[in-house]
Amino acid sequence: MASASLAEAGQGGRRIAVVLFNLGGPDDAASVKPFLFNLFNDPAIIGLPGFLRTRLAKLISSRRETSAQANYAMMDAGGGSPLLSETRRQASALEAVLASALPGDEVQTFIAMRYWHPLTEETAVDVAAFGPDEVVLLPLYPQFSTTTTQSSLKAWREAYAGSGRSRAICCYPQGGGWIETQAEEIRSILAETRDRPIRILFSAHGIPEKLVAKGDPYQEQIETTVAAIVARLGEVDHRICYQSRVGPMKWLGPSTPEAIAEAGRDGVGAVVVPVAFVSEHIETLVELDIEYRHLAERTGVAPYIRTPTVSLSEPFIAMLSDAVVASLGRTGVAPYGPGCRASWKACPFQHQERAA
Ligand SMILES: C=CC1=C(C)c2cc3[nH]c(cc4nc(cc5[nH]c(cc1n2)c(C)c5CCC(=O)O)C(CCC(=O)O)=C4C)c(C)c3C=C
Ligand SMILES: [Fe+2]
Ligand SMILES: [Fe+2]
Repeated sequence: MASASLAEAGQGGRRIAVVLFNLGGPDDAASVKPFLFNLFNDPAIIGLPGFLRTRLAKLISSRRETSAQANYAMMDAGGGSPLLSETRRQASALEAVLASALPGDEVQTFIAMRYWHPLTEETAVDVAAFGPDEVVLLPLYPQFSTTTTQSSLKAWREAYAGSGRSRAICCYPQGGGWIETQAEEIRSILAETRDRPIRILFSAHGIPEKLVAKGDPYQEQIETTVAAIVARLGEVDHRICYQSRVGPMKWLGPSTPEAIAEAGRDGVGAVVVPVAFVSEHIETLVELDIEYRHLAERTGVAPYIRTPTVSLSEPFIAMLSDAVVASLGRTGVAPYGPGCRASWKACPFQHQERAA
């Protein structure tokens, strides 16, 4: 059979581009300010009209530059973020698994970052040059938010002008490998700390409350993820809390520092689980491991243990591969996994996005 008809029959011969989306991070100290500018200039982050938003983004990125540079310098990543190198490793691991899952097809993974290189517009050109028959858009955000997934996919739609039928995976808040890996990490820590009272603090990146009131499903999906992990662990003392608060608006709470202080008052140790990140970066390596550890020491929380992110765990990468393969077989709006319900108010995904 010629390759075109093989492709139509779904039996291989297709060129498949899998685009992994993440936030991006600066390469070095000099790129911290322009990275922050790009972030705060996104209407999904600051919902002001263009001119005002750009002025505010310039102001905030200037004001935050020095303190952010100091934080990035605390990681072993040349004054920048390790996020891109971590994401590259995940992309290679996924490509290898997909090569076995889809024999006969040519699968290539790409990385599109929202606020720093490789920027979405650059990756869109690379994907178009690959000439795919199928494009699978895969956010590395397990939970959907307008500030992350929606913003990334909007940027992609605006940038991509190449070939292929595009499909987006909106989210996988209770994807098997994502949940299993985290439950396993927590289980092994609990087994080692059996002699002490411990509370699990599921720490997610926060967002402003106002966005949730407008229908952003992020908080609901964080709760879905936590419920799925806790269901695997059985009865455990736990809290959901939100880290990385920025600016004067009211953010989701309680904050992770508040939850740590509460653990101190209650005389329990803390196992902190970063429940919205799939790899290591400033929010885990600096905020959780350095800043909040100091807070735990000051408030008498001992032990203070942070679980690693899922990163290259085999069940997690296998789950991503399953999501990609399932998305290829879909027609119409068909979310991935039971954690993604078409009824979610702000899950606007047409999972089959665009005809070829
Ligand atoms: C679940 C993932 C994320 C959500 C939701 C999110 C929302 C969000 N973030 C900011 C502001 C900042 N975020 C920053 C870093 C950062 N954020 C995420 C993920 C989510 N953000 C990641 C993976 C990273 C790390 C990137 C890295 O370089 O390693 C930063 C920069 C760091 C700092 O100065 O603190 C800012 C600023 C807002 C305002 C927001 C929702 C409105
Ligand atoms: Fe963030
Ligand atoms: Fe969905």
